[in-house]
Amino acid sequence: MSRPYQLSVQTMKKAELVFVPMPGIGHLVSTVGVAKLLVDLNSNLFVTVLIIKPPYDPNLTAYVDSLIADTDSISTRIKFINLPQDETQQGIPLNKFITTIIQSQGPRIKEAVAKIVHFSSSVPDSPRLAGFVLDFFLTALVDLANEFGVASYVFYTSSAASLGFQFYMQALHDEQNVDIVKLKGSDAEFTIPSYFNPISAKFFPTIMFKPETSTIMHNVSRELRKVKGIMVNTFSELESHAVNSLTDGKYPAVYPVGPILNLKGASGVHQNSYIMKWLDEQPLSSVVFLCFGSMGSFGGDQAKEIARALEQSGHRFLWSLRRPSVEGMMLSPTDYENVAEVLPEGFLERTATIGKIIGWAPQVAILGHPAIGGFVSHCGWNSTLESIWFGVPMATWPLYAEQQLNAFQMVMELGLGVEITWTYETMEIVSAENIERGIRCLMEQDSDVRNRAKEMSKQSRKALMEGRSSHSMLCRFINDVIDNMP
Ligand SMILES: O=c1ccn([C@@H]2O[C@H](COP(=O)(O)OP(=O)(O)O[C@H]3O[C@H](CO)[C@@H](O)[C@H](O)[C@H]3O)[C@@H](O)[C@H]2O)c(=O)[nH]1
Repeated sequence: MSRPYQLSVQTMKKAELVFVPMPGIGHLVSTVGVAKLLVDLNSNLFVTVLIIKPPYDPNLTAYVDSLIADTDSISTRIKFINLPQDETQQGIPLNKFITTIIQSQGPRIKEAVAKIVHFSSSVPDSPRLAGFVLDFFLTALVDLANEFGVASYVFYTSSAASLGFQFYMQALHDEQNVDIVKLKGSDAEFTIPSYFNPISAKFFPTIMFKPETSTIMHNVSRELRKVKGIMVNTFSELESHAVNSLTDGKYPAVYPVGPILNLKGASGVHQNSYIMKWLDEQPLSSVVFLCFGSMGSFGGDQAKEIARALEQSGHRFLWSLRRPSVEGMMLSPTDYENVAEVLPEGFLERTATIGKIIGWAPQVAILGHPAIGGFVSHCGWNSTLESIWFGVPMATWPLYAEQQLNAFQMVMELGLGVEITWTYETMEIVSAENIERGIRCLMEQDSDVRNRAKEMSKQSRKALMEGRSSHSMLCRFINDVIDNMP
């Protein structure tokens, strides 16, 4: 293990970082988490988090409010500023999401930061602006940081391997003139330094195959190269290969600082005691938990196949099933009002003693319950880290974004999961037989995957302890921020 970094004497300067996370639960949870860790580590560090609430998303709004309420009680050195919302829009089309946010919120972010700078120059002993910590989707704001004469950093909410993938794709496009969009449907394999194994184009996120979103990703990656440093929500013990591939001098400094999780979960959103009570009554490692992130949902045809698979497998289950919102819009799914309508006839009655269907899940509490034996997941990076933390093996069912890459990594590279399907965006229904096969494999007791998951859980719990890998990286990040201050 490398020598732990200590905080330098220079950290005596009072410094303020402005965080700008994306409006999405999957991004906010860990971004607010890393902000908390940073201020905990250094009493001269201050953080302001600029919160962009999406135009219309009550679930997210409730979640953000509970996150803020929890954090407020922890430190007075973290401030949240809710940026004004665009009330007129009822959701934003996916392909316009980032540009719309930059256009509408850019001037508001500038105004908020100008106030911080003004305060700092007029109030003695107040912290000085030290830099921006941006979401990787918002790297277009690097220019704004330059206007304020401070450095930009990124907090990368996904894996180091997928960060490497992003850089690789952009270089392939810009330096070797490869039109990534044309790779759609191809089996061509690529040796991407952040992965051990060559990856076939069929594992590439489908956003890479659509002209508008592919262009957005290349723009984002170009800007990402310009920042001073990238904190990544991972830990060296999990992704040593990927982390090493990013430290060859071609990229900004990379700091693996995770796993950053909100172990309290989104307690403010929904009542959940009846779920925990039910789990208390189930045998050890006997329940398969199915949950597909903040945006995952299934229509009736797919829900029926999942239900059949669960029934045929005979395993106990806890299934977070949610209804799709308007297709192509960045809106959260909602709970089914009458879930029986989309399930096979009699399913609820037949499985009443062995299973439960819920809406939004208290996921962290569930994964931490000893009755849970396996997790069928969309492989969002937070869910992946949560599952690793609790040593629960995963069955992978990626839906969108970089989730296919995460699934590839969990199954093919790290042996921490088994596959159900590699992709869902083709909108082909995954059959009950395939789902059942995956669930049976997942729930095997004493399998290699289960044993590896338990081992990685131990490593993940050590990474942020004092002097260990991620703790050291956080200290190093703070030192570098102070050194880079104007
Ligand atoms: O019913 C639910 C559903 C989700 N969660 C929590 O919400 C978070 C979801 O995060 P994640 O698993 O990463 O999924 P997404 O919400 O889909 O996250 C987005 O952001 C991630 C981080 O960048 C990406 O890896 C994903 O692909 C992207 O969809 C996790 O903390 C879950 O515990 C719940 O508590 N209950």
